[in-house]
Amino acid sequence: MGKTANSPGSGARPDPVRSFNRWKKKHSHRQNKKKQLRKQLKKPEWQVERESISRLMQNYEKINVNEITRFSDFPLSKKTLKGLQEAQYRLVTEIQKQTIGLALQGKDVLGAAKTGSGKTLAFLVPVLEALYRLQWTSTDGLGVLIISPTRELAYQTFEVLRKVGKNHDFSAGLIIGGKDLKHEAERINNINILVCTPGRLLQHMDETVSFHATDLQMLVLDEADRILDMGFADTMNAVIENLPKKRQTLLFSATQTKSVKDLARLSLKNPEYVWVHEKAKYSTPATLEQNYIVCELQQKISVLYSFLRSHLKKKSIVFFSSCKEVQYLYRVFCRLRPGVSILALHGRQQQMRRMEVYNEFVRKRAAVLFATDIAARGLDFPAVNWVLQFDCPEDANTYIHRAGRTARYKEDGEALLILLPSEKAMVQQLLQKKVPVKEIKINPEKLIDVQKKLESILAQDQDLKERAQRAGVQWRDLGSSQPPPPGFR
Ligand SMILES: Nc1ncnc2c1ncn2[C@@H]1O[C@H](COP(=O)(O)OP(=O)(O)OP(=O)(O)O)[C@@H](O)[C@H]1O
Repeated sequence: MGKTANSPGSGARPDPVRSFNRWKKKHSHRQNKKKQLRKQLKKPEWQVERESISRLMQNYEKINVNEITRFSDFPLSKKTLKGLQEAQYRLVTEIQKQTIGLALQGKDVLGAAKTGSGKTLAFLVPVLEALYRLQWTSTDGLGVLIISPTRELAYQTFEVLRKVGKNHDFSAGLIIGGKDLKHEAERINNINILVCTPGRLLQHMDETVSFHATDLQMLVLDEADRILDMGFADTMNAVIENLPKKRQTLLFSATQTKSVKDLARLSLKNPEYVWVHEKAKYSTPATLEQNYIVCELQQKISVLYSFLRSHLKKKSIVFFSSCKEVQYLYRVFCRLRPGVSILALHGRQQQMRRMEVYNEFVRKRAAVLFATDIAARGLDFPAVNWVLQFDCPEDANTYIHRAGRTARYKEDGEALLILLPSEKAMVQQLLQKKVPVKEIKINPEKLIDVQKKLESILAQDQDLKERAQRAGVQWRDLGSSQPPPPGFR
C-alpha cells in the first residue's frame, strides 16, 4: 500500500490546525474533570455517598445472573468490594451468583446449596449492602440480626463479617452466651449487625430492658433446619414475633426439612427459592469420597486407633454421639498415644476452652478433633482431609453436614462412616438422599487390636473406669448391666 501525504515517513509536517483542535479537546476534558472534582470536594461526604448509592441501586434491576462471574460484576459498594478483594474473594460461587442479586433487590430468599459452597458470603454481602444503602451509622442501632445454631458457627460468621466488612463503619457484635449477660447488655445497644445464637438472643429480648429491634432491616437464619432440630422452634417463633414485620429475611442451609418450610412460611414473604444443586446427581460435594465399614462394637476402638495410626500426617474430625463419650474417649486416646495430637470439642466445655480448641484446630496442619455434633454444621476448618463418623448419625442430614466438614470449596476430602451390623439401614437412607457411599472392608492385617492395652489402662485408672461407666460404654470385662448409650447400640 502506498504512503498517504500525512503518514509517518512521508516527510510532510503534521497539520497544525488538527493538532491544535486535538489539544483543545483534551485540555477542555481535563478542565471539566477538574471542575467536577472541585464540585465533588465541596459536597459533603454523605452526599457523594448518596449519589453513588443511587447509581448502584439503579443497576439492581439490570442484574443478569448469566453475566455474573465475579463479585465486581454485581453493583456493590467500593467498601464491600475492597473487603472482598483483600480477603482474596474474586470469583463468585454458584449460590452467591444466584442469590446476591435477588437479595440486593430486596427479596426474601430461601437458599440451599451443598456444604462448603459459599453460603456465608451469599448472605453477608447483602447484609453489608443493606446497611450501606441506608447510610446506617453506629447511632442507628440494630439493623441486621444473624442467627446461627451454635456458638462456634456464630463466631466464625462474625469473623468473616469482620474480614469482608472491615472498610464499612458499622459496628458488629457477637452474642453467644457463656459470658456475663450484664456485660453484653451494656454493649448490645451499640451494635448494628448482631450475630447470635437463638437462646441467648431471646434471653436479651426478655431481660435486657434497653434491647429493641424496632428498626431491624434484615433477619438472616443460617442453618435454619438445625436451629429447629435443636428444639428452638418456640424460641424462634418468639424471636420472630418480636421483630418488625417490614423487614427482609434470608434463610440458608445445605439441607432443608419440613420444619424449615414451616419456619419459612412464618418468617419469609413471597420468598425466592434458590436450590442450586437440586438437579445434581449427588447431594454431597463431587470432590468428597465416601465409604462405610461395618464392624462389631468391640472392634470400634481398635478400628479408630488403627485409622489414626495410619493417618498421622492428616487433619481429621471424628464425630461421636454424646459429650460424655467424647470426654471418655478423648482421655482413652490420650493414654493410647496414637502419635497425632488429639483435641476435643463438645458442649460441656467452658466457652473459653471451646474457643481455644476451635482456634487450635484451625491453626494445626495435622491433628484429630474428637467432637459432638456442635462441630457438624457450618464450621469451616481449613484443609480437613478426613471426617470419621464413629457413631451412626441421627439421620441422613446430620451425616451430610458432618461429612461436609471436608471437601470444602474446591478441595478434596474423604469421609468414613463406622456402622454396627444393626445400623446398616442408614446406608439406604443415605442412598435415598443421593449420598454415594460405598462399603469397604476392614483389612485384618492392618487392624491393630488395642483391647488388651485398653483393659490395662482402665484397670490402673479408676477415674477413667468410672468415666467409661458414666459414658455407659459396655465393655465385655466391665460387666456393666447398663443399656448401651446411643452410638453403642
Ligand atoms: N467466592 C469465593 N471464592 C473463594 N473462596 C470462597 C468463596 N466463597 C466461599 N469461599 C470459601 O469456601 C469455603 C466454604 O464457604 P462457606 O463456609 O460459606 O460454605 P457453606 O456453604 O456455608 O458451607 P456449610 O453448608 O458447611 O455451612 C470457605 O473457606 C470460604 O472462605
